[in-house]
Amino acid sequence: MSVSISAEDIVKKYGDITVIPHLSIQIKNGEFFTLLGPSGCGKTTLLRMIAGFNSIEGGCIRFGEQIINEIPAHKRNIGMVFQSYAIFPHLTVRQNVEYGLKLRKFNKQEMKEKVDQILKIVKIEEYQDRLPERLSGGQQQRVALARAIVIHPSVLLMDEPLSNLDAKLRVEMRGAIRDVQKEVGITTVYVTHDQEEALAISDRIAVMKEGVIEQVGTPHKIYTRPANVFVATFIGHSNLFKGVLTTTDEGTFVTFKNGYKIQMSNLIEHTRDKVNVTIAVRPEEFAIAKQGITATIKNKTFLGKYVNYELDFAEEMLVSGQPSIEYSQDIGHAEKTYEVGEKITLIPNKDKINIFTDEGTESLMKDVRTYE
Ligand SMILES: Nc1ncnc2c1ncn2[C@@H]1O[C@H](COP(=O)(O)OP(=O)(O)OP(=O)(O)O)[C@@H](O)[C@H]1O
Repeated sequence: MSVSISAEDIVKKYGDITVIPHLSIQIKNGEFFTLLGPSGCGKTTLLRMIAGFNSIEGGCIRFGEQIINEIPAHKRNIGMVFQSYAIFPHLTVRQNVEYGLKLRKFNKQEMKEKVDQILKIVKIEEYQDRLPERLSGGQQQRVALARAIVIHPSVLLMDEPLSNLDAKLRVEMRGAIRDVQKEVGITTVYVTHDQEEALAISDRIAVMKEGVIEQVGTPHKIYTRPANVFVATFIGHSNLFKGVLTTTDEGTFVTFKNGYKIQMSNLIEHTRDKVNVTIAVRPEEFAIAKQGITATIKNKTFLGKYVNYELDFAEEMLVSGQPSIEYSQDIGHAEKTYEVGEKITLIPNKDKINIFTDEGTESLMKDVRTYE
């Protein structure tokens, strides 16, 4: 039966080096939970602690109510899928999937029923008698997934399972993994450094940096209300500006370097009447306007739906994504494209702006900490 996972104040050391200082996390039963972060931030280390392949130097991990720190990996009832498919080359697809059931001494009839069901769920029925060498990378990864879930594990752990696949197959397979996970309803912890993959596949994401969780939230929350500048720039692109926040009787305003001022309504209470801040705006949240931030186009990249303009603004580079003409004619906005050297004026969508402390370590937006 699928269980929740919680880590309370866990510590991981390799010799004298602490790679996870003090980390706590709650993963709900049945949830698709992703650990996302740059290379070396400790994602695999944390996953291996949950799996039981790494010792724990402090704190505790629970499956449901049970503390599992001292339970060896093979007794934790986990299913695992890795980057390398780790399927047996000399066994057929069916025999590979049967393997774990044989070890658990299921009788023939039970084994057949379970394997039939899983082959169907992961859509590899038609290849069941093939050897792995005659399967594509995506099909092999489906076998690995089938083998992991056929034993009805309490949790499913996946470490960069799509890294060896080409871009198109990755997209197809992430949909397949997501569908299978929902159908089986098993608590899943998924490791990736690919932010797009994390956004597409997860119920919630934990963004990690240097062994520390920077933010936990739904993909939507993490993208629209990043907790700090690290998250704002690691997940998608954010334009960063230095600005000043002022509070007067008329309200709270944020002012850009060139004096352009926007009234803000969704900030946390702050007492000082003048604060230096960092402002973050997504490329797609600029509209072309008469007044606002005027900047010169330095570079232009056609991306299909969007044209990205790199602009020079008060010694800060900014990227604006504008719907391209070919696309926008259908949806009815953006009248023209602009050329390198031209000046354009942009206004940010005030509801989509994020404001951080001057150093960028903390968001000043009111709704950032509300967990979804
Ligand atoms: N067995 C080990 N002994 C010593 N240090 C280790 C060991 N395994 C990992 N580390 C270190 O711990 C840190 C976290 O590594 P980890 O593999 O968990 O990162 P990651 O986020 O999974 O990175 P990647 O995406 O590159 O796999 C890194 O600095 C790494 O060098």
